[in-house]
Amino acid sequence: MATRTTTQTVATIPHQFGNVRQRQVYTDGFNGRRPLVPASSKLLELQAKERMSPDAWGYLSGMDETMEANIAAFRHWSIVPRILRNVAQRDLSVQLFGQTLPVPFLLAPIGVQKIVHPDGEGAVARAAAKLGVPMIPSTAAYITLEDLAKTLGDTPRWFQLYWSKDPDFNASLLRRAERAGYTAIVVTLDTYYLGWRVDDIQNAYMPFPLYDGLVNYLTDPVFRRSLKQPPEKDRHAAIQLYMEIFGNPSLTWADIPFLRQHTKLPILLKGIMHPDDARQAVEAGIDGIIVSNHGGRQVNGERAAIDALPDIVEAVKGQVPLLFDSGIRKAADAFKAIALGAKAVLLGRPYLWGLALAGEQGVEEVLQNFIADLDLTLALSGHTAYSALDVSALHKEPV
Ligand SMILES: Cc1cc2nc3c(=O)[nH]c(=O)nc-3n(C[C@H](O)[C@H](O)[C@H](O)COP(=O)(O)O)c2cc1C
Ligand SMILES: O=C(O)C(=O)c1ccccc1
Repeated sequence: MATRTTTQTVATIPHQFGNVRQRQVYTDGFNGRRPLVPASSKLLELQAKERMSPDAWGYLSGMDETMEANIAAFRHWSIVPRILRNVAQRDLSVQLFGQTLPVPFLLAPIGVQKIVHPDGEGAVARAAAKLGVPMIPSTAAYITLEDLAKTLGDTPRWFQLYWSKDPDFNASLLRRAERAGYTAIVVTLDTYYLGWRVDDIQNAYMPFPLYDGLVNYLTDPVFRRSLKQPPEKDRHAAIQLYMEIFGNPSLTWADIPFLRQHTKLPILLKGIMHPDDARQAVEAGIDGIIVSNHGGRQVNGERAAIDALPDIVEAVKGQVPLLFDSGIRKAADAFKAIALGAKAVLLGRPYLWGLALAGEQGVEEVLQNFIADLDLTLALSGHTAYSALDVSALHKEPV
């Protein structure tokens, strides 16, 4: 059988990514082993939908309006390639909090991943470790933060904190994350309550009371002390307590020092959409900001996340690093967010779709595809480093 090879020059880049993947897909892929997951994010989503239970699919979807707006809004910007600039050597790495990330991607915190695949977060952590892509495990993971740390090994990991009503429990989680080698804390502040998710209501579906999804709570000494009986004896009481303390809608800026008092790690606030909140975060001594609308899962009718980024970049004036998520579906979206001022982006639903379709290997392929696409997008638009991109690489389209 004839092997189809790429006619493009495969650039030598100083790492394992980029066109190496293209070569794999064009040669190995057509030489017997087809890719496990579609390279097209639309097809990936469709196939994942077919594979998942309708309940899990409904849960992943969340809300329609803002989720769709997140994706559509990337069209408000377009990439304007430059030519003849020697792009043969490229650098996809970024520096964040004293660490070098091989690519400007991190895996967004996503809770309860076993609802899409029995290996859940374990498969995601293995794929992340294989490629050295940092993972941000959720407080609401199905696998403890300590076990995920072991799987991740040397791969950078940040811990996502759901700031509960119990200060001692929060302090305990921060302590555990530090001990387990997490190098930053991501505090999510758009989820004091879960939003009005009509699919879940229709399906009468709520994944997180599932006992197994609460392991970070159930294994915590402080959480356990608050129960009359150990959770193994009275699951119901443990779930009740979790529901009671999960979100803390009373938090204000005055509570931020609590975080600083309980961790030495860099602290990022996730869920910032207003420039005044970004300014206030900087004033409060926060180390980083994640511009995000939680993938359009919290406030339907909310502004598209990418539309909020430029004003926040302007407000922060480079004082702390900005990261971005919500609607990244392909490298061009990441390119645009980075050109607008984000240092790196968080991948969300697409890696879960890979997980649903093919477990660990599915996640790995989704990541490889993103990275290869990212490398080519950089080269073909005439740039050699993501860390050097700025808004001059883009054109603002009239809306
Ligand atoms: C099923 C699901 C569960 C999520 N769980 C969490 C979570 O536990 N903690 C958190 O900070 N964000 C959570 N998020 C939000 C993601 O971190 C991220 O902001 C979002 O997925 C980005 O949007 P996108 O997936 O459309 O790109 C979740 C998102 C999804 C889809
Ligand atoms: O569903 C979500 O968006 C989310 O953030 C979450 C919250 C608690 C448990 C699991 C996921």
